[in-house]
Amino acid sequence: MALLEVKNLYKSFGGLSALVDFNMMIEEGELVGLIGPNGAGKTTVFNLVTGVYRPDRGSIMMEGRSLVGRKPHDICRTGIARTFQNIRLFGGLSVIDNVRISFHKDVPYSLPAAVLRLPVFIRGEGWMDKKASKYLELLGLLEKKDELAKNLPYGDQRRLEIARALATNPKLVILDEPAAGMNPQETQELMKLILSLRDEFKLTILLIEHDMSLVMGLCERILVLDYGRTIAEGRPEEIKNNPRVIEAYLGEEVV
Ligand SMILES: Nc1ncnc2c1ncn2[C@@H]1O[C@H](COP(=O)(O)OP(=O)(O)OP(=O)(O)O)[C@@H](O)[C@H]1O
Repeated sequence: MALLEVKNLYKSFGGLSALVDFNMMIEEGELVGLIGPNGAGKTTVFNLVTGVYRPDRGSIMMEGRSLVGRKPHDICRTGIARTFQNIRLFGGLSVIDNVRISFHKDVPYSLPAAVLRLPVFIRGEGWMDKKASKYLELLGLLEKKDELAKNLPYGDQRRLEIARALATNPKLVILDEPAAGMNPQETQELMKLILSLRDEFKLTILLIEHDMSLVMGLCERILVLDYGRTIAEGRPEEIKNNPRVIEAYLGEEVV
């Protein structure tokens, strides 16, 4: 059984068909890229899978269970975590608190225990700090754990978003333009990081990215959308040389 299986998905906004008969199958452990020109429907796919939008038609199955009609927090519990194109951190909170918030579904104490500061609360807080620190260390952010998220440089904020996503203990991580705003060296480091995180946490990864060096260098399989329709699917070499893809990106560099 595929980890994620999307079939015959349709979504329109008013008269505009953002997605038409979209199909996608992702096996456990795969690293899949979703690309396409601006407005092609990529983020709409992410928003449908994560429950932000409801499809007009079609099915979305995670490990054989339907996600359609379920709320985003409920979908997160099935093991799907995401980052956003426009970074969504709690800017006024510290870096470590941004990660700790992701543990909300596993908080090991009750509200009365917190109010009364019972030992179970103290132990739980220590457990969450330790666990959050582990994710921050992996993402190279541990020494900045007490800084306010809003004061971090852009690249660090992007990595903090990934730390938050990982902290929900996902099976499938959906990354929306993880390299946006990064310089080429940061992008190279991000690629290595994504690969090592996949191995360490046995993750399946689906990503949208406009940086073709990252997509082509990292993804094993790529789906290409244009005007809400899939125009190509295949390995990076196949996609690079596909005439329909080249046409869709006319004037832009695909390689
Ligand atoms: N909430 C919405 N209301 C109205 N139209 C929307 C909404 N969300 C997306 N659209 C439209 O649907 C189409 C697909 O948008 P989407 O954001 O999925 O594209 P995208 O491929 O992610 O583009 P980009 O690379 O620019 O982020 C666009 O024409 C967009 O304007």
